[in-house]
Amino acid sequence: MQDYQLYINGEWVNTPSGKTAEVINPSDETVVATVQDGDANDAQRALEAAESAQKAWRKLPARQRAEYLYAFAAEIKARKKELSELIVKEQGKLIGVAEMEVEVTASFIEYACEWARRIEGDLVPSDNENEHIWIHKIPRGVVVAITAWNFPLALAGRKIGPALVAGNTIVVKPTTETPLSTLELGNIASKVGLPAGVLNIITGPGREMGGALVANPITKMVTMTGSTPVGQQIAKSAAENLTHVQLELGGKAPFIVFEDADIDAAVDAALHSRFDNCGQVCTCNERLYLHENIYDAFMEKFMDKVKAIKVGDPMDPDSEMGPKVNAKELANMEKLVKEAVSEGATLLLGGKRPEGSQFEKGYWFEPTVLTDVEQHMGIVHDESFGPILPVIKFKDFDQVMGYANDSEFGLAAMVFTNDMSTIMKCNEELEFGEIYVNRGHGEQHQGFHNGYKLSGTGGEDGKYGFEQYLEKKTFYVKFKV
Ligand SMILES: NC(=O)C1=CN([C@@H]2O[C@H](COP(=O)(O)OP(=O)(O)OC[C@H]3O[C@@H](n4cnc5c(N)ncnc54)[C@H](OP(=O)(O)O)[C@@H]3O)[C@@H](O)[C@H]2O)C=CC1
Ligand SMILES: O=C(O)[C@@H](O)[C@@H]1OC[C@H](O)[C@H]1O
Repeated sequence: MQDYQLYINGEWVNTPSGKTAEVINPSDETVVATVQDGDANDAQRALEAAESAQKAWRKLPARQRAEYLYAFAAEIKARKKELSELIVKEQGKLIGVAEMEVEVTASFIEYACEWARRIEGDLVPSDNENEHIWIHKIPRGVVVAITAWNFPLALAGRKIGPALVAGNTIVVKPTTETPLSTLELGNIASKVGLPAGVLNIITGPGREMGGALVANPITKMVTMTGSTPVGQQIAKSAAENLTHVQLELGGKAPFIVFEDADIDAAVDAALHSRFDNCGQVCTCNERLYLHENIYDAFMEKFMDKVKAIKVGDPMDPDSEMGPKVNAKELANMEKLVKEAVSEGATLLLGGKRPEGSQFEKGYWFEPTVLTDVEQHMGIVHDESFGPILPVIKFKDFDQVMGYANDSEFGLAAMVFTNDMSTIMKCNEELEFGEIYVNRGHGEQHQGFHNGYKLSGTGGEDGKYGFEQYLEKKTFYVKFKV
């Protein structure tokens, strides 16, 4: 079993306390590895290393920084087998999805590299004679990245890429649940010769270590992916130093099927957008709204496919759904179903641990469908972030828009209709940062992954996500002619 260390200033070091934490395999509850149970002192060491390294890193031409990151991305791809198997062990993701995650991680970084020659400022005419106004785009300094467990490697790459290409240096604190694949990026950084201190990766409990990273005045930006309550805590703490924050938080995406929809396409999209990655994707189909006239036809096809989902060992290429990530998440699944039934919902399928000796250990939960669900029920408002789908009938456009927007979240929504006027009205009415029309969820790097309301602030990916990693500096230059 491997004992991982902290990656600070280009070296692997232990936390002085000697404390470690175990990383558990969600498929069988075995110990995969141990990591350092670091603390605020380690956070300080990492921030100081990043601050020192940034002085030289920001002076490199962006194109040279990008060359380092292209090599970094290439090495990630070269280690696809090792990294994807590690992701399966730490998070329980299907091997095929883990392999996609490794590819996407490299792709996030390669996309950021494309911005190296596009960090453009402005030359603005002055109201004064013989004067120019120059607006420069410059790096912020030291960035802190705090990531969640559902796509541990991809969430890290999504932040490391733009942060470093823009000329910042970074301290990454992965979640204690799934830190291993992210820690391997330290070995990759050393392999490609990334200058010491440019990338630092430290592990420790979010409240203490994450809190210390956020509150430190060395930190000039915090980019975090995780739950809304933690995001709110980070925003409050960052306010002390008016530190820039970029928060990608919880969601409760509505999946709306209008009467004129392509039913087969909608069934497939609803299935994958709920149950892929065991429902652990921030943009997942968290509540299914079906027009009453197509409800029966849709549900007949949909339930056949849900019943056929093969839950099993994520290393088995035939498995279609793995386990939840930990015991706490599994307990929450059971709690949400129990509460929904107590409020009057019907448990149409699932709702418990699958039968079979192979499921006795691990955090397994069956694909679950709830019907006779009313809009006021908790399951329609609380994020499950798991394989539980409440289904609700609707009568008309206005009713379903009211239902969809009746949420404290505003990250993603999915809509199936072939009527252009309905699509344009959805564009007007839906209060979500990311809307998928006639397809399931799945962002692209050149888009903008942006949550409204309690789903986040700042947004990530694309031109507007890259811009978050830059500050502006305005010069008023008066000259003699
Ligand atoms: N919008 C999006 O793109 C995504 C959103 N999510 C959301 O993330 C949640 C699941 O991920 P999960 O990891 O459980 O989220 P958490 O919010 O529990 O943790 C996220 C990260 O924050 C750290 N953390 C915890 N407390 C603090 C604190 N006080 N200060 C600083 N950092 C802290 C955690 O460290 P530690 O774990 O070590 O305590 C972890 O690294 C779901 O709500 C899901 O919706 C997930 C993926 C994508
Ligand atoms: O964060 C999420 O859950 C999604 O944004 C997910 O993360 C990396 C993948 O590329 C996205 O689908």
